[in-house]
Parts: sequence; structure tokens; C-alpha cells
Amino acid sequence: MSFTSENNCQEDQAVRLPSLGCLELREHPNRGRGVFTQQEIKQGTLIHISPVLVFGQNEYRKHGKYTRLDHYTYCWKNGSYALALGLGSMFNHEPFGQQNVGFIRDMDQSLIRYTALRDISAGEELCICYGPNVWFDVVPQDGQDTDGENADSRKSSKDNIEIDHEQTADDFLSGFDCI
Ligand SMILES: C[S@@+](CC[C@H](N)C(=O)[O-])C[C@H]1O[C@@H](n2cnc3c(N)ncnc32)[C@H](O)[C@@H]1O
Repeated sequence: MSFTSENNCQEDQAVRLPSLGCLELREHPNRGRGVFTQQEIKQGTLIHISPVLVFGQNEYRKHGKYTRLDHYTYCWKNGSYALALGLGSMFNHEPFGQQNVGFIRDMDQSLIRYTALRDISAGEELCICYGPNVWFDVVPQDGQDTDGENADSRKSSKDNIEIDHEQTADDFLSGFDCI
């Protein structure tokens, strides 16, 4: 790589962002878009690395959480929130223990790394676990909306955004590091 000294960019500072070529974005009938694989992925494979866009605590509390961003952001350090670029904010949710992808936040490099938690078959959807408190009715991977009696009892309401957002964010922090 050759950058001028003007932009201060050196090879040893570069961050490589490998991503599997077999990943694709597809529409799930009840979950919206999600990440799927066209090929088998072996357990332990590094699937994707997302650079993140970090919003400071004040900026997010005043603005971000009242927008659709709030459905896509990860809890980050010191009360900040991060939107994962690339595919990172497109993974749908599976309850803890059923997700096939784990992730690790790299706060120093502002990245999230996603890894296969088990062997994943061609055609499967890749899902992470958002944590125990989610804000929507959880639809199982091949199932129908479980609203009503069978709805996920851990769902939190977006109507009570102040409290629920904080709970969700904290749970994201613990639940998301499930690799
Ligand atoms: C981080 S986004 C994931 C991408 C999103 N599906 C899209 O089309 O933009 C989170 C949103 O996806 C949906 N979602 C994710 N997992 C789901 C699930 N298991 N059941 C139902 N909806 C889900 C919810 O609407 C949630 O607010």
C-alpha cells in the first residue's frame, strides 16, 4: 500500500476485513432482511468483520434512540452505541443457545468480529443473540410470529423507551459476547 505521508496512513495501521464470499442478504417472511450462507461454514470460521460507527452517549440519548437506528445499534463503551457497518447490523436474533454466530467487540479498533459457533449448513440463516430482552415478538427461524400466548415473555416494550432501552442495551452488552 502506498499512501503519502500527508494522510498519515501506514501499512502497519491497516485493518484487514475478510468476509466470506458465500454470505448473502435475503428477506425472511417475518423477520425482515437477514444474513444467509450459500455454502457450509465450519465451526470457528471468522465470518465477517464490521467496522463500527460510534455515537457518543449524549448524542445517542438525545437523538439516536428515537430513530430506527435504535433497532440496529450495539452497546459500546462508556454509554456509547455503535452501528455495525457491512453486515454486522443485519444479523437477525435467535434466543441464547440457539444462535449460530457469536461476536466479539474490539473497542480499541472499533470493530466487531463474527465467528461461527457451530457447523452451519448451506442455505441457513446466520443469527446472533441480542440478549434476553428484545423489543419485538421473536419469530423462530422456520416458524410463524409467536405473538400472543406464546410470545417471548422477555420482550420489552418500545413504549417505555427510557427504561427499556437501558435494559436492552445492558443485555446487548452481556448477551452479545456469547462466543
Ligand atoms: C438489527 S435489525 C436486523 C435486520 C432487520 N431484519 C432488517 O430487515 O433491517 C433488528 C430487527 O430485525 C427484526 N428481527 C430480528 N430478529 C428477529 C426475530 N427472531 N423475530 C422477529 N423479528 C426479528 C426486528 O424487527 C428487529 O427490530
